[in-house]
Amino acid sequence: MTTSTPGAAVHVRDLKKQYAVHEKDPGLAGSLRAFVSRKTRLVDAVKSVSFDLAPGEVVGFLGPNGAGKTTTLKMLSGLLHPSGGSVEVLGFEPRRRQREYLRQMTLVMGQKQQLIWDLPALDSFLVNQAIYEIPDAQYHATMREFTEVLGLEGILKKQVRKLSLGERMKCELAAALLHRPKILFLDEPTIGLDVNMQEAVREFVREYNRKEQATVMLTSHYMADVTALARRILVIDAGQLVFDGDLASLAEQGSGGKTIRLQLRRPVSAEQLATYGDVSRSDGLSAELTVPRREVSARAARLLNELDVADLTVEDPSIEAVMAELFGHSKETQHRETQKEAVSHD
Ligand SMILES: Nc1ncnc2c1ncn2[C@@H]1O[C@H](COP(=O)(O)OP(=O)(O)OP(=O)(O)O)[C@@H](O)[C@H]1O
Repeated sequence: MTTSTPGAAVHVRDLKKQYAVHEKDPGLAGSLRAFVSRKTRLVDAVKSVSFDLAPGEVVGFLGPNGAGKTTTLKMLSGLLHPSGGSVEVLGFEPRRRQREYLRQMTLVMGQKQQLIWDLPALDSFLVNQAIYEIPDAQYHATMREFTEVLGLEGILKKQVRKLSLGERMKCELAAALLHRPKILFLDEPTIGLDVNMQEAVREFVREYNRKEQATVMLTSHYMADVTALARRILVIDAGQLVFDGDLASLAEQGSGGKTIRLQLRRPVSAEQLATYGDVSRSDGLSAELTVPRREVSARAARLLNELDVADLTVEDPSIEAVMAELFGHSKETQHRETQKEAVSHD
């Protein structure tokens, strides 16, 4: 057990995870070669990650594909054993999977399901009630609340296989939170959902966090999830934390400068606008320009003086734009240039 920061809900120090990957060349010859001499490559999925989360905090966990997000969440929830470092969640060591820990934690993976496919969702809820030993009164009160907030009326008795993706995801969330955990690890909880359904899931998580003061760590490729729910962002790239701070400071990480949005009274050509900044959109009467941070005031003043401007606003770049800029190299990241190669003959 580690010495945790007093009061931290999650305490992670130098966390590491290596996967051993067996490799084989294609075809029969490759299979035969692998049979006599097996190649094993070690992948450093998480390298040396450290952070603390305060109780009740909602944190967005971002990074490009293959950066190590799911691996980290699996170690925090105790599904995977770390290769090094230490983790403490609510005072427990997750890898020990103690009953008291499991009763206070949940891991929701948007890409995996825990509901029983051929039965109505209600049956899976009853199974969870038994597993978590939820008293009847608490179970019914929680069900009433979740049914109302998530709009589950009418879908609980349908076979899970017949639910739409959005309906199923709402039931998955309800099943995962039925025991009212104090800590939520949400891995892409809105993946594949339409905009309304994403909003419903967000609202549910926001409300749950507010009511239960639960700590939430959330990964999502939809930045709207993150900006709506989290103030603090952790960014991981190639297994290492590269940013830990608030949304506004993440927006400043990009070198892309600020966005000036313009409404014009008289049309101006894109060529002319290009003398004020990089034009990302222009349709004559409205336009968007990116300008270097330090020159925002000067360029805005020029625009107002020289053009017939009806409205002008200055905004930070979107988190999507910052992430795209920071991780434009994500393809190389996926090749994981830093991974060690070990060849063992067994
Ligand atoms: N079971 C495994 N065996 C071997 N390598 C793995 C395994 N699971 C993940 N990896 C590798 O570990 C690295 C981190 O994967 P992880 O799934 O944690 O990334 P991620 O940030 O969640 O990515 P994504 O956003 O694509 O879901 C990747 O290089 C991945 O290929």
